[in-house]
Amino acid sequence: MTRPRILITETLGQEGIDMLREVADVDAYDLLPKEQLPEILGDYDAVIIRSAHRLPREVLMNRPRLKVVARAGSGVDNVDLKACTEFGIAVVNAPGANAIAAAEQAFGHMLTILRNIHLGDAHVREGGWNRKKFLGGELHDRRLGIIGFGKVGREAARIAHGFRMTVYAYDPFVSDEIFQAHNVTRIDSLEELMPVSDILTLHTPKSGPQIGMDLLSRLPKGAIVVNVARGGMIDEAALAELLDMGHLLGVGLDVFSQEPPPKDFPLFRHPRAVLTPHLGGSTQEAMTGVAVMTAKGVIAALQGQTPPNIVNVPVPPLTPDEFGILDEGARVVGRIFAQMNKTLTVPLVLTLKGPIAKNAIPWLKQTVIAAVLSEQLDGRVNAVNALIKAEEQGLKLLVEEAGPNQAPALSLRLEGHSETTTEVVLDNHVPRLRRINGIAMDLPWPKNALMTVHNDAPGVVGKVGTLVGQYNINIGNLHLGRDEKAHQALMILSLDQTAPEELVRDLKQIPEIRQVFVF
Ligand SMILES: NC(=O)c1ccc[n+]([C@@H]2O[C@H](COP(=O)([O-])OP(=O)(O)OC[C@H]3O[C@@H](n4cnc5c(N)ncnc54)[C@H](O)[C@@H]3O)[C@@H](O)[C@H]2O)c1
Ligand SMILES: O=C(O)CC[C@@H](O)C(=O)O
Repeated sequence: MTRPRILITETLGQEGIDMLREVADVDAYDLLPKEQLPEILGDYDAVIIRSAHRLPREVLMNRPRLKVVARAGSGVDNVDLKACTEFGIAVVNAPGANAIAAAEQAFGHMLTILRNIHLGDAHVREGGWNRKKFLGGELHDRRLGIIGFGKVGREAARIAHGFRMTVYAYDPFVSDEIFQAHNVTRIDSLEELMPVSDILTLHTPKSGPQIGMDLLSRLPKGAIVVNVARGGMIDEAALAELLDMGHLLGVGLDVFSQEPPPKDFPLFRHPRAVLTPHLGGSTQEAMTGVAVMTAKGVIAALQGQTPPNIVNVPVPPLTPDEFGILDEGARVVGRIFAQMNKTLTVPLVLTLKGPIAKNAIPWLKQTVIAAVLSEQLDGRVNAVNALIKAEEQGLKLLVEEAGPNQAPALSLRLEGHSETTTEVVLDNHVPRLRRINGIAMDLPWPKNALMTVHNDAPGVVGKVGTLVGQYNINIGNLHLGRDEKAHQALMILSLDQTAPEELVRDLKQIPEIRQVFVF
């Protein structure tokens, strides 16, 4: 098998590059010229970007080789997620891996402004020693207003408590329990947050609120505004005006509506604006954490797995063991079912038996649909684009829950046709096939399976075994099941290697054999 090719467009921690090189050929740039990305992207199976590059739809389309887009960082606003989902391209990121770095950067800005560190530094270099001029203030006892109480916002709250600040936050998408657990007062509107924020700090995605003059002028006189999240959310001209008026004490920006900012950027002329070039995630520690998490996600996605840091599949928060067995079970039940039932003209019914987590249902649906459709359609079908492909095909999947007091199992059938039921049990590390097209079975699902559907007559097992032996393939295990009414039997062989096409062709020549499937 050819090794995948991975493109890294901007500096990535060496630990991540080393992991990727174990499984792929990697071209790593410190900074790939922007215009070159569209020219070379089609030659790669995966691309890893940071904040210097953008991946809009027109750059992503018609890239049959591209399977994974990775954002080495938290925000994925520079990637067209909708387009990736449509094209079945997995998007992975590194959530939380640079959250401490970003929160500490915010406090770097706050302290620089409050203690005049940048001004004092310039003053000393010019030979000055005026201590009175740089009288500062303390974080202690100041009120911190946080917008966006996610990973970075919560780190900021932890640090703020260390400085003995009072912390308020606005985030309508986070539960009361989380606010309580962090000892932070929940505020229900931006209008109410502003007057209690001596320091306002932003930690939402780019899609967060727009903060203009109206809101900013509600801040107390002498307030500080810090943004290490994303540019374009705060009106930069309004910040400059409020600094001019003396209403704001200072502004700290790590991110800008245009990066780098243009020459006439309104805050350049302000000594009390502290500006950094998107350095929030730029610490040794964060670079390593981000690189490793990104590399793990890329490798898993290239191998057809669903990594926990995939952005465009609703991965449930399960333990790796719980996730692994459900994922495998969903793929097995979907693939076997699709092989046995070629026409899916009525809705499919997925029955969840036993204690299967409710929050896993959306992801399970997508995984089962992908497994079913990938047996039936050409081209890329996976959990990323499963819902889009299902809609295109008119395929409906209904989900029913059969109650928690049974062994965990996934069962798939055509609505109204119980004879089409395929069922796998999930009570161990390997899914166990319990039923296939209504026929009872009991076998741990093997890695290389060969299945025959044949006339229920003497001698067929021997003929199949002999033929497999002639191809010098070892049979690890053999399971039989029968449907006496239909005079039909099923045989599943566990092989030491995937059955080659020639073997399948020869098996189909045996008169009693009706169908042959390779998994
Ligand atoms: N400067 C840097 O280098 C740097 C480094 C890391 C993260 N970031 C950025 O920081 C931001 C936060 O990152 P994170 O990892 O904490 O993300 P996160 O997803 O963990 O948290 C974002 C929070 O914002 C909240 N939110 C979304 N829309 C909102 C709205 N309209 N009003 C209020 N809250 C809203 C969400 O509910 C969520 O809790 C992102 O924009 C990320 O890209 C920047
Ligand atoms: O260091 C970077 O590339 C910036 C990271 C930051 O913007 C993020 O979203 O995590």
